[in-house]
Amino acid sequence: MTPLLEVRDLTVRFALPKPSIFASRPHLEAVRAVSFTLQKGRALGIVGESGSGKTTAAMAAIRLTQSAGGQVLFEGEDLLQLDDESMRLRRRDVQLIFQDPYSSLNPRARVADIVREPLDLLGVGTPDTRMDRVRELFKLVGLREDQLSLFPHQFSGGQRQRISIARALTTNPKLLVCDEPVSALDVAIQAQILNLLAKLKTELGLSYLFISHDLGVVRHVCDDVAVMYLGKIVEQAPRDLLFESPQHPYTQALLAAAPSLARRKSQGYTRALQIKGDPPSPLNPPKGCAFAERCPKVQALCRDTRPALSGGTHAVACHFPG
Ligand SMILES: Nc1ncnc2c1ncn2[C@@H]1O[C@H](COP(=O)(O)OP(=O)(O)OP(=O)(O)O)[C@@H](O)[C@H]1O
Repeated sequence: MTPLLEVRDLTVRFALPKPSIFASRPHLEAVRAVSFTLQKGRALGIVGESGSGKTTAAMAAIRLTQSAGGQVLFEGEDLLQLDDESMRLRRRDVQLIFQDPYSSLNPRARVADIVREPLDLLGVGTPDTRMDRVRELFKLVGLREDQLSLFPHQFSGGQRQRISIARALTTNPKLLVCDEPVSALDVAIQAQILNLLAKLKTELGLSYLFISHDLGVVRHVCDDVAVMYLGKIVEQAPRDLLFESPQHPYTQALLAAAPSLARRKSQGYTRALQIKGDPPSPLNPPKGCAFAERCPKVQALCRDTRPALSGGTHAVACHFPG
């Protein structure tokens, strides 16, 4: 079966300001030859610390950030090769939801108009059929019809995320990119939104690229997980394999800091990440393994030679996995 999305060797570079007029312009490689596959009806979680390149990789995969190389096959068609008009048509297949729904909802518009807007822009159906669709979507995401004429500030954070989800669904997308969709919400509300996303995935056959710094959240909703560190995937596996036997020391540290949502509700919040130091600068990535300086198992080989991602279904980029 053709995957919904197949990303091969995707690389993204950002040009930074010149430090002086004599210097050459420095480049930061935020995503370094990243490959992953998302099958139809599945959710792929991309996890990692802040700055690891999760958002940039996802945005480049849907051509919202320019890439410096690689391939992005959406139903077999390379998005990076499409002309602007073909890409515009593809846009309706891919929608996004963000961490802070408030900033992406127009505060002066009634929520019915906000949800209906993508249909208005596409000129789909008549005004009546478009409103029918909005009512249907409101029900689907767990909002009431009598809330249609309210403004965003009259909703709670969780309800606002439901509005964003309804809006994202208006065009019947195949792929939803969820960028930290519950990070701004209370733990109890997080579970409600994650349950809603899981329900929509099953009922509508949606696929998700799900970006989060939190493995506990990813575990709730994703079928497969890719762990990113300094612009590269360091471990990738089906969810249960990754959670039951994490192979990369970085994944192990992330897991130790991420109790399940159920435990979090009873015990309070997440534990701090138990690894020393910070990731190296993406401006000057080390020659060997990027995690070497923070790794409890580091050996000379790790500092010398960069480990390749290998291993099939459960792939890991580590010289001494397990
Ligand atoms: N427009 C930009 N110009 C220059 N550098 C950028 C730009 N956008 C991102 N970066 C850099 O690229 C790297 C990856 O950033 P990215 O936002 O993708 O990481 P992330 O894992 O999604 O982190 P976060 O969860 O904090 O958003 C970081 O070093 C960041 O500073």
